Amino acid sequence: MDILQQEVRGIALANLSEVQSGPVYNQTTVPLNRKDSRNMDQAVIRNNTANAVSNHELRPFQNLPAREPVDIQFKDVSYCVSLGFRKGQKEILHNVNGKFPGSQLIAIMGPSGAGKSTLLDVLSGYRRTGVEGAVYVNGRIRNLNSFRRMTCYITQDDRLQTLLTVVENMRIAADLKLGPEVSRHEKESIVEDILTVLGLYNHQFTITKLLSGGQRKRLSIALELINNPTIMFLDEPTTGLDSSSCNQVVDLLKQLAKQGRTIICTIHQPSAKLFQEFDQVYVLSNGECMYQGCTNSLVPFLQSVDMPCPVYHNPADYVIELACGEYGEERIQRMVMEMGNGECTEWFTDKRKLLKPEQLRQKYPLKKIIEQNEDLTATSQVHQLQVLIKRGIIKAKRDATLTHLRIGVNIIIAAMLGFLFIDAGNEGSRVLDNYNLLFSILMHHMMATMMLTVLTFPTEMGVILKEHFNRWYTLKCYYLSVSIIDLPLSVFCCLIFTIIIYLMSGQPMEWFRFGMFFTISLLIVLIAQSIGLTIGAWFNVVNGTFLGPVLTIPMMMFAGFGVTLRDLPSYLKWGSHISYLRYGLEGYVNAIYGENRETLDCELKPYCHYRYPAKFLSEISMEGDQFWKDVYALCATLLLVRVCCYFCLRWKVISVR
Ligand SMILES: Nc1ncnc2c1ncn2[C@@H]1O[C@H](COP(=O)(O)OP(=O)(O)OP(=O)(O)O)[C@@H](O)[C@H]1O
Repeated sequence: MDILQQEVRGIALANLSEVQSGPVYNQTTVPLNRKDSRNMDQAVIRNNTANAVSNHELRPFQNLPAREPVDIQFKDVSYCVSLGFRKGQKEILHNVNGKFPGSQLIAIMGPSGAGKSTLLDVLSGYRRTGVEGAVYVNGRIRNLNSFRRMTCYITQDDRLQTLLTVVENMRIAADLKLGPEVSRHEKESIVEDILTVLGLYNHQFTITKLLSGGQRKRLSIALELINNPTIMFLDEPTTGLDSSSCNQVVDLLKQLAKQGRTIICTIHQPSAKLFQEFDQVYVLSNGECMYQGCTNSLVPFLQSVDMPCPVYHNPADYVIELACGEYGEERIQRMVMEMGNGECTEWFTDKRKLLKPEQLRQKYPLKKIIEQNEDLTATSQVHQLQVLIKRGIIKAKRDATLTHLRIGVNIIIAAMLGFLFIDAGNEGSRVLDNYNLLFSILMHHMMATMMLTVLTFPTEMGVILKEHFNRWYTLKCYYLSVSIIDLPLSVFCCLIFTIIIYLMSGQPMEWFRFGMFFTISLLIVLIAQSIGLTIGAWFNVVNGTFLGPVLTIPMMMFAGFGVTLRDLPSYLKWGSHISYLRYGLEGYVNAIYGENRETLDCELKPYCHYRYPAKFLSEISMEGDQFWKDVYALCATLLLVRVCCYFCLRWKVISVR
């Protein structure tokens, strides 16, 4: 008996024992290599699916209750995008109609650029701007909030937390998507159940980035299955997968549809075998509906419009060829006309089963829908914040290189500057050197932090959009978690840098001066971090990394370093008020030379121009103890930039839709 057979038998036994004595999983059978593991995954899914058919006690997703089917209908849906300033608009969907009954696996097919993803986006509510027409859910105009509560959207690219293991991803999703009324034990059992049926149980401790394409796709589905959605939208779930992985995914979707879910997915060009798995197809060409109805009725329909599918030709291939215009544009128009652009329901399997809107309304009374009207997210904001912080900490631990790099860079730069400006702090003849050092420290804190955070949102944006749209958490909680997670490391790096540079450069050994110096450093770090996040929230990676350093130049100009604040032309004075570097530099100078500092040492040269710190302060026009004013200004800037950053992120998330 080969390994595969042993695996299948092991898992079948595990399933059997599950019925008798609760979930017991075969953990000893770990696949030996990638090929074995893939075969095994397939076997697991088939095995569980077969069990479901033969014995309803052993049905998969036993922890997920079957759903009441939901019927979706759309009428005269069109979608326009703006092509830019004075370039007009482009209509992508042209008054399409359609009906997607519940408990069905539905494929939206069509050539590339036909508008499949756009239709999926519009139906799921992901796209709202530029959409016209009506979408009905169970015979009533769609209420987007209630609708979103019963749906999930699985994007074409797998937007996953790649640093977490499969089971960690699942647990985080369960914590965010299942309310507090679901116990830990129940959550664990739901996670186990889903992972087992999807053939991921034996890979639960694998880091997500090491999963194969098919496994990632299944994990994307698994994550959204946790809160048992009634309607699932999947954008090209089979793209990039080999035929066996495609079959696995479609088998799984079919099984989910049988349990009462409406599964709508876009698909490029399925094989004849895969095509047969779908209950219904909806074919688009240039944003118009060429066919909608049962999969088996496609060939008779083509016959009826005098475009018979050639013998031995895959009907799916043939209809795509027609949709591409390979047999002439007039054929497309004929099919669109025959179909009434999606209005015709003649080619559904059993037309008698298709309920009219009034029948649907009767079947699903409004009261039921109103009762469910609550928040979009399943858990409280405090809980979301806790879970997101937990996830952030795991990610930070896994991505130890960056953490080590940040600590290392701070130590190395501090040591280098320390050697360069050794003992400059107490020496009267080296006051200008020390002033240069203070400006260099300012630059270090600003650049190192900002460049690090500019990439935070652009690299995470895909995941944020998916998770936020699928109601895992509110944007506020995500934003707060990002701000909090980084805080301890930022404080630590800043502290270590300050201690090294302060001691090596021989700054005054007074605790209050050290405290003032560290306060300014930390505020600069936090502001630079917020500016980096804001730039990242607004711009993409390329523009953000260009703009980050460029925007610091005016800040430097107005800091009062090269040109003192007194010598700034009157028409540029405003600049010094908005430059946080000015407050930073002023704060540093006050911490080191303000607060009535005593006369400096003068050991290196017989004449010290700046022996008296007050003289230096007056020359650079920073006299008067302004420290607290600088701190208030920096705190106000920090608050302002943080709030701006949140609104930029919010705007970005909304504008994508
Ligand atoms: N923001 C936009 N601006 C201009 N054109 C757009 C925009 N979004 C989509 N389109 C166009 O709309 C058409 C439909 O796009 P869509 O992504 O829905 O196609 P698709 O059928 O899913 O294609 P594929 O199978 O290649 O993913 C394409 O021609 C695309 O170029």
